[in-house]
Amino acid sequence: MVSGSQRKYYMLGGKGGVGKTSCAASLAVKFANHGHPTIVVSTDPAHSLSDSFDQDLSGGGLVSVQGVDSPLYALEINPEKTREEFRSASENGEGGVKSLMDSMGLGMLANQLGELKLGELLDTPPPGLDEAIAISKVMQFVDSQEYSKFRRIVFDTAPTGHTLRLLSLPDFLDASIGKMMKLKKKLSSATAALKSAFGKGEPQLDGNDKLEQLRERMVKVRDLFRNSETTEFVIVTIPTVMALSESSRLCASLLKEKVPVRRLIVNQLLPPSESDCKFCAMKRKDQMRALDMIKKDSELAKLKLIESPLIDVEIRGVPALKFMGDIVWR
Ligand SMILES: Nc1ncnc2c1ncn2[C@@H]1O[C@H](COP(=O)(O)OP(=O)(O)OP(=O)(O)O)[C@@H](O)[C@H]1O
Repeated sequence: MVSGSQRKYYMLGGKGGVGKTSCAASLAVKFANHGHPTIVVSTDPAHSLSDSFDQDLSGGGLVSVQGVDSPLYALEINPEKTREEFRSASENGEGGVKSLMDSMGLGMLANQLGELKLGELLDTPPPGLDEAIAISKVMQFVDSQEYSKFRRIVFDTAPTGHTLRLLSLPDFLDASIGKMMKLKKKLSSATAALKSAFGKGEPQLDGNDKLEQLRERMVKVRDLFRNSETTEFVIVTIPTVMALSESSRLCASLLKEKVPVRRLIVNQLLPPSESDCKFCAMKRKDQMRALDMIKKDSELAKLKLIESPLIDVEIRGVPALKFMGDIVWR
């Protein structure tokens, strides 16, 4: 994971509370200490990156993380704010066409836009929309010249359900935005014909450009998720039957969506001990049974298994993350 200077993206995901943030933050520290300028981004609406780094990262911008050898920046994305941006871009698009059509006395025709139910989509956004927009926003800025020095981008994603829905979202948005744009194009060429007939010149549809930009970004996110040369989705789980069953389903869905998955981290394994109490002995037996399940699972058995022990202190701050990273990311 640390070799090569080409930019790589790592997405860490799994059930809530299994240790995604600790694993993502420790991986980011590892990259920075191996000479890679790195950005770690949380797109989980319930952020815990600040707690993990023991530093306030909530400002919505990039914050420099201290105590590592190469530049490491962290970012917690505000999902509410990104959704508002999406809403205003789309509303401008729709409003732009509507007011133009109204001015031409074709308001009735503009109402056909309503049939595409974009307004409804924005009033009740499908789960995962915030995260898709958040990731697309990150993509937009990390692609700029200013950020070209960053070689590793680590995403701490929202719990499983969201991630799964997020995967099909770019396709869904691509299709619905595409449909809307097609209709707008038709409408605008109709009004253009009318305008030129009445000598008013070409109409200007600024909103369309914004919408097209958004659509392009969504397509970019979808492609990024599927690029096996640059991207890897790491599943984080714990050794319980329930968590592993969910990880298996996540793995199947990711592979179905052609997202590259190669590693499975089983976190919080009780380390072996000579002087086991009854509780620990039982607990470890239970965990071993769950681990056996991996070997028999048609999805999980294909992945490289990383065993991460339950550490006897809370993983908080750069030194603790480095300690955890040296165990997990060997
Ligand atoms: N291997 C470990 N050993 C000891 N403590 C751990 C380990 N992994 C995680 N923890 C602790 O478990 C708690 C939850 O971890 P973390 O926030 O990384 O999980 P998460 O999956 O990101 O949670 P959420 O879904 O709520 O964001 C934290 O207090 C963290 O310090």
